[in-house]
Amino acid sequence: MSALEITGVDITPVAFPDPPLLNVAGVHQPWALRSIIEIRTGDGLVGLGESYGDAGHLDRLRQVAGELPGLDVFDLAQLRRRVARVVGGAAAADRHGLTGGSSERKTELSAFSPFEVAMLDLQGQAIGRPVSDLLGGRVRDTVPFSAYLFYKWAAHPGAEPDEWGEALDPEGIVEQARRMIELYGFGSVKLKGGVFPPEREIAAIRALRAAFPALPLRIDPNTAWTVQTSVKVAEETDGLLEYLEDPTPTIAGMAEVAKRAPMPLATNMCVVEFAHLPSAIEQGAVGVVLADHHYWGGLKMSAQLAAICETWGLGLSMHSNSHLGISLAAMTHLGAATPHLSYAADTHTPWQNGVDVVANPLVFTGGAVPVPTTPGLGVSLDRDALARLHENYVRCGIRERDDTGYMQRFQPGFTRNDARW
Ligand SMILES: O=C([O-])C(=O)C[C@H](O)[C@@H](O)C(=O)[O-]
Ligand SMILES: [Mg+2]
Repeated sequence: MSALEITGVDITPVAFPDPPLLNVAGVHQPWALRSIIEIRTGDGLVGLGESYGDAGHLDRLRQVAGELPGLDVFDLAQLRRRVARVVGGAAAADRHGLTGGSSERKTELSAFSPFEVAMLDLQGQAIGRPVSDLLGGRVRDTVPFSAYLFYKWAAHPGAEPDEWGEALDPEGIVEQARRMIELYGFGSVKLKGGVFPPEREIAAIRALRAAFPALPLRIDPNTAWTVQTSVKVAEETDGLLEYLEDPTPTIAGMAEVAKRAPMPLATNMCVVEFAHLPSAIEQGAVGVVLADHHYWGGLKMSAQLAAICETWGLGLSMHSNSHLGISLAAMTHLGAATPHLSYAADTHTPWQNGVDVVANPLVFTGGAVPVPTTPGLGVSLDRDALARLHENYVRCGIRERDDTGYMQRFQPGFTRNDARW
């Protein structure tokens, strides 16, 4: 057996506390789910990956895991073939729908991604180089991230208030921004919208601009607005936003808005796989694509996306769902090795409130994460934390992210706000 041959794979579902963050689909459940992937080699190395924790996705990851023993950690081509063989042909939609539609290819690439990351981690450890070197080398020493603000309740119903407090109006949003910037030093700000009528969300943007005159701002209503409303909001926020993210559904809808919007439109909903790029580019639908290695097929394919965006004059930012420190490390290496990262990346890290599965989480300074220079991803598992978070998963009873179903428990009859205004 070669030292770089895979000898075993563990997939551990975990859950960590998630505050009641509001979005177009409803409200975050009290626990966010993730899966932690460990790949072992013959010479005792362990490579790490992190992905979604929804039941169907976990099943697919487990099926892939069973196919990996014997594979060389440098053989990503064979990994692709094995993933396709095992999960190919399934188009699995997320219940929350916040990253656009589903397809067989997106499902396959989502199952490929965490194994690719773990194998890159192993490759880096084997040759003594950081993952950023495997992606072409570091072009920056720190990767900038953006504050990610949410309208939120003070507490999950029936639970104690969390340390972030309520944010349901412009004052609450500005207060949240202040706290997040104080703690992390972020140099740009994204507001998750799609929760209230647009006038109320525009008021929050104006309040943020007044409180932070120099910081770039973005708003992302996750397609809550019609084309007409999107154009109106774009005109009213002229000069206030660095980009407007997914105001309305579909490439065609975004193209209509883009014709009249004074700022670039960004997306992680209408362009979520390579096949969407030609028509989006042809129609001028988007000016910025948010990469997300979790569904674009890992770090190398995300780097390819970046190159395409650069070629076609599109900006590049990075999308984030609730995540832990392995994903933050993966995003940081990708950001470090991507010359064309033109905007600060999204991250949910502040909403983790310090909970993690890694023993040495990457730390934000001045709104950016210094790129690890140690071999591989540069993070290792805290086994006690992994056991605790797995215990959370076992006890919490949540097996799928369902923001709408959870909201309906408190607001019977609630339906998603897609193109509502
Ligand atoms: O940029 C986005 O669309 C997102 O970050 C989607 C996320 O799932 C976010 O809306 C959330 O966690 O509620
Ligand atoms: Mg978005």
